[in-house]
Amino acid sequence: MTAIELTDVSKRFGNVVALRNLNLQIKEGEVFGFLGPNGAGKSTTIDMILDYVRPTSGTVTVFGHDAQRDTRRVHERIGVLPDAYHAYDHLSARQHLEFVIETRGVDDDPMRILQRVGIPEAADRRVEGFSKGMAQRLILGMALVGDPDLLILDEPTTGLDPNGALAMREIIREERDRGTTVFFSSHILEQVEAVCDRVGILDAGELVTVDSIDGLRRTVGSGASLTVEVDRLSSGTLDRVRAVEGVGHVSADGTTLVVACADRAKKRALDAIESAGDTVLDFDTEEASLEELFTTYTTEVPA
Ligand SMILES: Nc1ncnc2c1ncn2[C@@H]1O[C@H](COP(=O)(O)OP(=O)(O)OP(=O)(O)O)[C@@H](O)[C@H]1O
Repeated sequence: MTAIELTDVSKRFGNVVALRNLNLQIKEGEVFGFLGPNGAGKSTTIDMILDYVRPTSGTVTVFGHDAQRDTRRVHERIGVLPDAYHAYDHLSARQHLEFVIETRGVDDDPMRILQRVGIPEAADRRVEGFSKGMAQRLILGMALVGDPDLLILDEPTTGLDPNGALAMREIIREERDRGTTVFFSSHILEQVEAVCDRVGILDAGELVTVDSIDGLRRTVGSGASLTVEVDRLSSGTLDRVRAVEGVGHVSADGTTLVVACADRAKKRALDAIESAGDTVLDFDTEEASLEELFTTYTTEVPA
């Protein structure tokens, strides 16, 4: 069965198009990484799955239930680690879990969950003194209450130290082994790469690719990072290079340009630099990493 299905989903906030014609199917039992830079539309997508936000057009179903009409049934099967969750400062970690256990009508043991997320010693401490990472672990614990069939984790490694990020990945793997579907949003490719079966890359509201990590790697195999040294950098050069088909992200530091591009586009990128009036003094190419592939697919939001 399909765990999540988004069909022709668009979302507009006033003049801002947050999502454009999104079509995506997440299979039951898969760990899906939802990648995209800030503002790409990841949280909006998650909010629509949970019916916190309604699509301007299109439909969203979760385990075959319409997210808008059958919201309660959808929520019963989902555990969520939201992008921003404000814990109750004066309550302890144990009390937070007890609250969720009661709300969900299950009989989980709060201590067992706190052990799983690695903060059992903080069970009776008030959450106001928690570090960001401890709070994030608690919120993950809250998402795990009732062994949900679908875990939605919005930027789950935010605030976690390397050990915390590792613990998060271990929990995701355990959940996958249990058959849980995991929908995991992040702008950090390496977090997603380590645990996901498939990834979707969202950019400026559009899904630019959906593939397995291996599939992405095969694409990367034909990609390159081109570093070019020029005598001077004219004002129009970057735009000219960006306009070349097969060229992704382009950045410049002084007279050094770094161009993420498909192999076939390397020569055209060099020609574009010369046609802008700059002289190429030297260049070097490297096979692109997955990280560079991500930047090839996405556009940087200007600061
Ligand atoms: N309630 C809202 N009102 C107006 N615009 C909104 C609203 N919510 C989101 N947007 C806009 O929709 C776009 C997508 O935002 P969204 O929060 O979904 O991105 P994101 O990929 O989750 O980003 P981040 O990684 O920064 O959390 C952005 O341009 C954002 O400004």
